[in-house]
Amino acid sequence: MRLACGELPGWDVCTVDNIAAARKVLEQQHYAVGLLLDRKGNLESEDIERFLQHHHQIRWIGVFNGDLLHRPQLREAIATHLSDFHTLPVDTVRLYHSLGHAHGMAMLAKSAPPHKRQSGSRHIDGKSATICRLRAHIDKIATVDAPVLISGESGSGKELAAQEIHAQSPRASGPFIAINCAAIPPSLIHSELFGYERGAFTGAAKEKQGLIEAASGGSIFLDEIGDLPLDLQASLLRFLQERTIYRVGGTRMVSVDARVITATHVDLPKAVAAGRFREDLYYRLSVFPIRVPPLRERKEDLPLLTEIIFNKFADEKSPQLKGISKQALRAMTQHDWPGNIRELINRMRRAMVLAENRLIMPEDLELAPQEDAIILRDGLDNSRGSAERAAIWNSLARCGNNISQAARDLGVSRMTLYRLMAKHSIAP
Ligand SMILES: Nc1ncnc2c1ncn2[C@@H]1O[C@H](COP(=O)(O)OP(=O)(O)OP(=O)(O)O)[C@@H](O)[C@H]1O
Repeated sequence: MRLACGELPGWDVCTVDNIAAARKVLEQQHYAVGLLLDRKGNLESEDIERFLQHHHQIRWIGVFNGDLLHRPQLREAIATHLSDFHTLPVDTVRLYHSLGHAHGMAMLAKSAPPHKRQSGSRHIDGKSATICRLRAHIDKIATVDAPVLISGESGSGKELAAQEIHAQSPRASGPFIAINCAAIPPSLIHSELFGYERGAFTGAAKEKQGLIEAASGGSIFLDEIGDLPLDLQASLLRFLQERTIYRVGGTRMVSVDARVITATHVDLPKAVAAGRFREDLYYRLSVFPIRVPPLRERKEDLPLLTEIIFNKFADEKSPQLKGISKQALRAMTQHDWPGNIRELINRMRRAMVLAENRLIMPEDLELAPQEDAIILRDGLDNSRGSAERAAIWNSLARCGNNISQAARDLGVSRMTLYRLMAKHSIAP
């Protein structure tokens, strides 16, 4: 592939000889339009297709040897990846016209280059006032070495907020250890958190450091803290007060220097009132309480988050897919996002693989808001089917594809859920 740059006055042109060099250049610099001079019809090769798919934001124009255009694979690759093509010998007037058109379209589609996370920049993306406030709050509390209690709905970004607090804190070079208290069986949680001494129980052939100890010098993030059994709440309280722990089966005090960040999606004051959570521990943990807002309270972030997700998973998308339609964005704004950003990521990833048009449509996201229209168009039987399918899909998205949780959520057995998923061709 080669482009004669001297022949394009008025353009800022970078010329490369091969795909590897093009990859390097595009890592550093954004170009709106790309010109491929491909005499041998290499476009149909997998490597070049992968390259074009990865750099789908660029408007590509190809120049080929006309004798090769009968090849079906080449024709398909041109139709999928290129905005326009020319045959040799090139008609320069037409080529200028075509480049100008591609450039104009690129400018219309995007006034700024694709969002790229700069190193050292925020984990928590969003421009809404609530997210800006959250980030400002995090900046302040990150520097203070006191416990933080993060509340927020499932999938809203509590762990991300915890990572951000750690990353902005003086402990950033130390470990960040995250544990989901609800995911560890009660019989194991004590030894997981606090470690054990040799011989503490059958099978404890060697002493083992617990996760709290492993977080020394850094931060420990205890997710779903409301699920911590009461006896462990007492041990955690002791650690917060004295900065020391006892391993299971041990009599030796071990000093640990770890900042404790906790998160909950349940109302902890209510759990305190119900006697399920120690009041003294609650006050110790919530020196700095912060709340991560649910996605429905910051819908103005949807276009930015969608763009970030689109770019992040661009390698998985169907080749002809170029972006997201206005209708899909509108449907997203009408949706309540009970599964928050995790649901948004799941819906987008799925749509990016399955979409058949150039733009993602509401139905690719399984977000068709016009339920009345479905009934009129499809009749009652099909409408029931659509509603069933939507309920399953919503529940799976909400539960992060956890089948047992989704089955509970829908009030059916796991087997029934599997059967319904097969009926509606929903992949587990
Ligand atoms: N503001 C954001 N910008 C970009 N990605 C985000 C944002 N918030 C959350 N995410 C992404 O959404 C997903 C869910 O976030 P996270 O695990 O932090 O949520 P959570 O509230 O801790 O969920 P759970 O309560 O289920 O543990 C992750 O993949 C995370 O990277």
